[in-house]
Amino acid sequence: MQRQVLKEMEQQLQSSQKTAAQLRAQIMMYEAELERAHGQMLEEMQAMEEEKNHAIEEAFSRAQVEMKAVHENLAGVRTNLLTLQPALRTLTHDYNSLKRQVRDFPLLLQETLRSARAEIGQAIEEVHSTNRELLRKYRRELQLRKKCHNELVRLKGNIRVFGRVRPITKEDGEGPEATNAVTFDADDDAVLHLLHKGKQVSFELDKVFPPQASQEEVFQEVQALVTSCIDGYNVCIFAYGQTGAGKTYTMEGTAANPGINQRALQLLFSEVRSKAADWDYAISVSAAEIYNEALRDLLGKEPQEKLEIKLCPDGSGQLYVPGLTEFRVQSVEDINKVFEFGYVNRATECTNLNEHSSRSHALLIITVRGLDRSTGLRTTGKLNLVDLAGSERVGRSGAEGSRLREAQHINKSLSALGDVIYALRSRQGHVPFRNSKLTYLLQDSLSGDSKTLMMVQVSPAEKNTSETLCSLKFAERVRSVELGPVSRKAELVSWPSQEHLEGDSPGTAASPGRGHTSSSPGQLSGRSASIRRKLQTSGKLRPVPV
Ligand SMILES: Nc1ncnc2c1ncn2[C@@H]1O[C@H](COP(=O)(O)OP(=O)(O)OP(=O)(O)O)[C@@H](O)[C@H]1O
Repeated sequence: MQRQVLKEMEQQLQSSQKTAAQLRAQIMMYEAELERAHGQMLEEMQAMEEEKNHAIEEAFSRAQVEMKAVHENLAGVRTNLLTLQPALRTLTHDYNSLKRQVRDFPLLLQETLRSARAEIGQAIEEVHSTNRELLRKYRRELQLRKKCHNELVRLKGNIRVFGRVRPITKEDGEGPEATNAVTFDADDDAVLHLLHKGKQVSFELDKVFPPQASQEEVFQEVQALVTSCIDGYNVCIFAYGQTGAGKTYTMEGTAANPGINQRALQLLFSEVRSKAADWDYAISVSAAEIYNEALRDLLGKEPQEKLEIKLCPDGSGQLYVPGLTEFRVQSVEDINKVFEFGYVNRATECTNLNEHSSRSHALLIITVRGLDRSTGLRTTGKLNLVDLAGSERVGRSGAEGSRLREAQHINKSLSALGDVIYALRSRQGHVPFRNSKLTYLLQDSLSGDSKTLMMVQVSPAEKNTSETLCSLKFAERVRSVELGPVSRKAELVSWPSQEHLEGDSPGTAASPGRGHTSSSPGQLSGRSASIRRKLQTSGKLRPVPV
């Protein structure tokens, strides 16, 4: 048993020794491993040490470079600082002074505003006073212009008489009756000669238009009258003469060759446009007809209605026609519409328009109202364009019934027109405006500083010389009424009716007191040139200068 135990113990010792040997071998292996690892570690440490040193060197040299740059920057900054300091001082100073200014600004502003206000006030006052002065001068100029105009009108006479001879037409026929009986003076455009019953009668008017005178030439002579209604003057232009003598041609004309009516409106439009910077203007037209002393509105809805002429209820003494249509016109198209409407109204009211229009007075009334925007001045001027009824002596030709009545009315109204013009030119206290509808209607436009133009139309045909003579006598009488002092008016004969025009004896016409001279055809040139001189030196007659 002991041996057993010993054996076992021997065995255990042997295994322990074996294990110990194994362990020793293992320890030796570990130690070798450890030594190798240690060596490796040392190597790595060495490498790391070298790396570290290298990095430190690199960092150092980099730091040195950077440091150098920083030093340089610093030096720059220092220099800047040195230069910025005075700038800073200036800025601080400026800032302080700005601060002071900002603090003082409201006060300064108030002060500046006060003085600016005072200066502006003074400037406005100066402008106002200059304006007042200009306005005063402008008004004085206007008054002066009006005074000059009135003086001119007084000197020239405000009634002028033109004559127009139409060409011979197909309607005049052929043969001796259609030969030309009117001749002109080459040196004087105010004189014409009529060969009547073998004797030559010469007439002097303000101007005479021969047959070849164009519508434009005629209008050129009347356009100053037309434009004066823009300045607030009243103007009447009458076409007088026997039927077929060219009244309608002169006033209305044709579509291709318009007459005074159309041209006047066109001129007014263009004049008004040229003044549009300072003035507002309104142009309106009315059209009326007087037939057998009845006044009718040609632009109204009821053209057959008879209109009355009445005194304005405002006590101004002005006349007006209640119900007379007035159209505002702004363009040539408007005018054409108005004319067309008037024509249709006239045509629908009668069976024979030509005959009817020969026996009625046609009036185109153009009113121009102006407002001067700067002065507030208002003006109203009226332009009355009248195509009178035919002046032929129907009464003598044995007419009866309605023709006789028409003729009597025409005679009466043309006589009344003659009387009114006569009374106005001879400055009579009483002017018989009320003797006819025509003169009553035109009262405002014939009196005062108004202007009148009588366009006496004549036919040159031999067969019409009696009528032509009458018309020219009427023209010359209208024109040559004395404009002398009141005491001389007693010398002037009265003008009772149209019948006074009907004496066609050349002997009467040749009376120096009537302003005519008669001569045989052979004496034509010598006498005509001296007519104007004779009239001027005559004690009774004073021709109206053109
Ligand atoms: N200056 C002129 N140039 C060319 N033709 C004209 C001229 N004057 C008139 N006539 C022509 O003569 C004719 C008669 O003219 P107009 O109708 O104008 O006469 P009137 O006097 O108005 O007649 P009424 O009293 O009948 O109205 C028309 O054919 C017209 O064209």
